[in-house]
Amino acid sequence: MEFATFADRAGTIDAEPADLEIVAHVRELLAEAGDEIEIVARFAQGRVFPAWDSTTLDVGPSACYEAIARAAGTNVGAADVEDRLADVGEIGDVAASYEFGGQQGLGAFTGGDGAGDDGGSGDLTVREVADTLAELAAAEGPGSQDRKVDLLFGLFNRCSSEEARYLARIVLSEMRIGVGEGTVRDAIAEAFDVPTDRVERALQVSNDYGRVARIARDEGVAGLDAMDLEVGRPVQAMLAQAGTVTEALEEWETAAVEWKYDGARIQLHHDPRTEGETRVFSRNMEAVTEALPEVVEFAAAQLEVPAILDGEVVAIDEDGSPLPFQEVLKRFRRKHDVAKAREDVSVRPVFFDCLHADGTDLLEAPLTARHDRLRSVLAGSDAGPGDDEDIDGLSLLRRTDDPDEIESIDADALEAGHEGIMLKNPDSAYSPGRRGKHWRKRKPDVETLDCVVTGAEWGEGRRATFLGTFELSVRDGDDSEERRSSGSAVEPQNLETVGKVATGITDEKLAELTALLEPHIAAEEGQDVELEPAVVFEVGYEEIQSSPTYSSGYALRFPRFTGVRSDKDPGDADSLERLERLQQR
Ligand SMILES: Nc1ncnc2c1ncn2[C@@H]1O[C@H](COP(=O)(O)OP(=O)(O)OP(=O)(O)O)[C@@H](O)[C@H]1O
Repeated sequence: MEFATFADRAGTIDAEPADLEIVAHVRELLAEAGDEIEIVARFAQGRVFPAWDSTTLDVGPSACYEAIARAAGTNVGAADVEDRLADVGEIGDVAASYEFGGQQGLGAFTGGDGAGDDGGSGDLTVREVADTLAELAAAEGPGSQDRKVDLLFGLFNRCSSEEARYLARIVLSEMRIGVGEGTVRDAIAEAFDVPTDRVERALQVSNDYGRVARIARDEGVAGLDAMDLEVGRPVQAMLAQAGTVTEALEEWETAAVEWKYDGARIQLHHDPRTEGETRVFSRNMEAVTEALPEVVEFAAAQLEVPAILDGEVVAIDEDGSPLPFQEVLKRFRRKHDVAKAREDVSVRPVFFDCLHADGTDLLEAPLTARHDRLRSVLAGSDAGPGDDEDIDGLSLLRRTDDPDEIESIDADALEAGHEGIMLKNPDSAYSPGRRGKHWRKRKPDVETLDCVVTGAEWGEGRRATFLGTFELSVRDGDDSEERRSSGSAVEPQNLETVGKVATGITDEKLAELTALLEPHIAAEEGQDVELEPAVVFEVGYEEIQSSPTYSSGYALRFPRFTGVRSDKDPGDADSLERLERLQQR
């Protein structure tokens, strides 16, 4: 296909406001693209390379201005192009405002005669543009920037105004003609009469709109269905929504709960049969292999079968405890001095999903089956029976419908220095690129409340000597300035209960809290303990509900202990009024 034809169709699409019409135009464009269908499908989205390929052109705007200026004639400089851009606001319009052609120079193609109707050569093809851009991307080392400008100049020099408009936009990743991924997907389905969901699946496994378009055309549904994941080609990461334990349990009954590791997302591709076949990608499918040698070493040591694993890389200190997220960033995209950076901060991978193992794609398998496969892949052939905790690099996934257990997993995660928990639908498939409802990251507490501890219960068994299940109250009534300024205590009759917090507290912490509260025991009956108001707990919660159970008329849903406010007296605890305000929000 001639690049002029592509530019003409892109112009039509650019001018079209209606989404359905855009799909129809892209459909026609694909139908007439012939041998160049792969390139055309990418160019329409403003892409030069497939989505899985993190190659970049590595040309800055100034190189592009320079190339445009040179092709525009001897009187034009890069600064003029930039000035015009400041006036016009968009590089396509700027490029289209010049007349190109006929400039002689190092990179000028011999093929063009410079005699097109509006300055273009009229014979530039889509393939030539793609090949030249690939050559440009590959240029590296000394002089490569000049080489890139030469190559670009050569292309612009053969462009008509309209071709230049879209060439400039493609080069600077500013295509913006309204052709998104969904548009191309629908256009492929319509153009070649294949079901949209099969196109979608093929796109998910291949991340290559061009190839999917070609296969849909040449091989139909059977060809699309035969497309599989390839070890070495990244898949878009499945993403999470924010959510609560309440929602998760209501929807799924049982939730798969994991720690939300505080690091950076990685996707590991490893094929032990081929040396050097370990690749690591970021959440956005960028290649980060060189920056993370620990992950490559991990793969070499642990993986005996070809696999694609999804996980998180965490920065750790000398004891293996996680360091804050900022530390991972020091390592993540590093290109130089990796060995030195590794001495300062080391990293360790934790995997929570398995997309492919030993020739089998697992995207459609339920989460728990994928996690089982992940366990066996990481455990390797010499693994005996044992706890998941003993398997290096495996996330701990627990299925439960018990909110208390979820709270204690959350508490453990926070205690271990991680971010909290992820709640996942145990039966859900892996949906690449989707921020769906099947993965939920637990919302951080929007607010916390400072509550007076007014009661407790003695524990049982191992915890018989500990106070637990703490009754929480807020202040009501006397809130006068006088009381506050006179420093007089809050009377129990001025406190109203809002709930009990029992879980999420380690034994060590319980011992501490018992020592703190025991001197304030006012009365005991069986296991129940009444406490005089003295100690203030800070608690997080998911929701405040109206409830007849507690004297305040409200109940905290999923309260969790976040700390003792030793800096606060009961008189400084939160009031019923604030609770009401928060509930109304
Ligand atoms: N066990 C886990 N399962 C899934 N994702 C996890 C897990 N532990 C940590 N994560 C991280 O949490 C992220 C899930 O949240 P989300 O999909 O919203 O990504 P995000 O936009 O990068 O958000 P965030 O900034 O919260 O990490 C994942 O991308 C991953 O990096």
